Amino acid sequence: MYQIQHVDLAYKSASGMVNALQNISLHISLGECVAIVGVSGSGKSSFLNIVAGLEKPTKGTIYFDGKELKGPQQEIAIIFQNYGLFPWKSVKANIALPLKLAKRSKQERDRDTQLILSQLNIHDLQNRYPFQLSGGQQQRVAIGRALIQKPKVLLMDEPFSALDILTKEQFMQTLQTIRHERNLTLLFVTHNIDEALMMSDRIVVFHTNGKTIAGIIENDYQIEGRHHPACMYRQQQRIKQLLKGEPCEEDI
Ligand SMILES: Nc1ncnc2c1ncn2[C@@H]1O[C@H](COP(=O)(O)OP(=O)(O)OP(=O)(O)O)[C@@H](O)[C@H]1O
Repeated sequence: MYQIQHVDLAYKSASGMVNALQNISLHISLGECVAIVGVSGSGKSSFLNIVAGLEKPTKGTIYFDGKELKGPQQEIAIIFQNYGLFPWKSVKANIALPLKLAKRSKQERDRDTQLILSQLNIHDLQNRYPFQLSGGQQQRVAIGRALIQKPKVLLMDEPFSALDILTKEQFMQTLQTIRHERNLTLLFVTHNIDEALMMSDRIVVFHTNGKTIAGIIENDYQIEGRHHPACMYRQQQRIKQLLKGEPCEEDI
């Protein structure tokens, strides 16, 4: 699905060029769930922006479904931390917006919107406005608006950070169900090692001093029969080692 080859990203700033990513290479398969973990400023959001097609690599190439990624496209949906809902539109209208922009018939828009509302369990919120929703509810609406375009990939920036533990677990479960039903590829950024372990198949750890990948970990904790605190602890330690810049040879 994604082939990211030797990618650099540098931003122009008043004080000169800022290197945000350096020599990033990664392959991501269809239906995979990948977490990007790193400390603040390590390049996680920059990475999300380049795989969304919102930023162009300064060096290297990204292939999406075998073609060079040259900009945003409908099959790649991204949800930012502030959700980006339109305050003057109801929940229903926010979710239906991509179909309206694509000039789909009202019948088709209504049918698909109702399906998404049910799938995300927000049917009873459809006539409310964003300011009448909790953070978690706004996030579901943003996901609904992304999913209605039937993307192949859903990119999310810190999707669980504003949620309480119970809402978070419920939401992770919903995302996993949707992912399996649609064979959706999920890629999300987080500071939180436990969130990465609970949700993803692989964890890409960015170096603490930024720009490069310190290591990629196959998430044993997700494998059936390994949902054990000892396995979680071992994985947490491996990620912390990588974050601190101490390589674990078996993972690189
Ligand atoms: N538009 C920009 N112009 C200049 N420098 C930028 C820009 N965006 C990000 N940077 C710099 O690029 C580096 C990586 O930033 P990025 O936002 O990708 O990190 P991050 O890991 O997502 O951080 P956080 O977890 O705090 O959101 C940082 O040094 C940051 O200051």
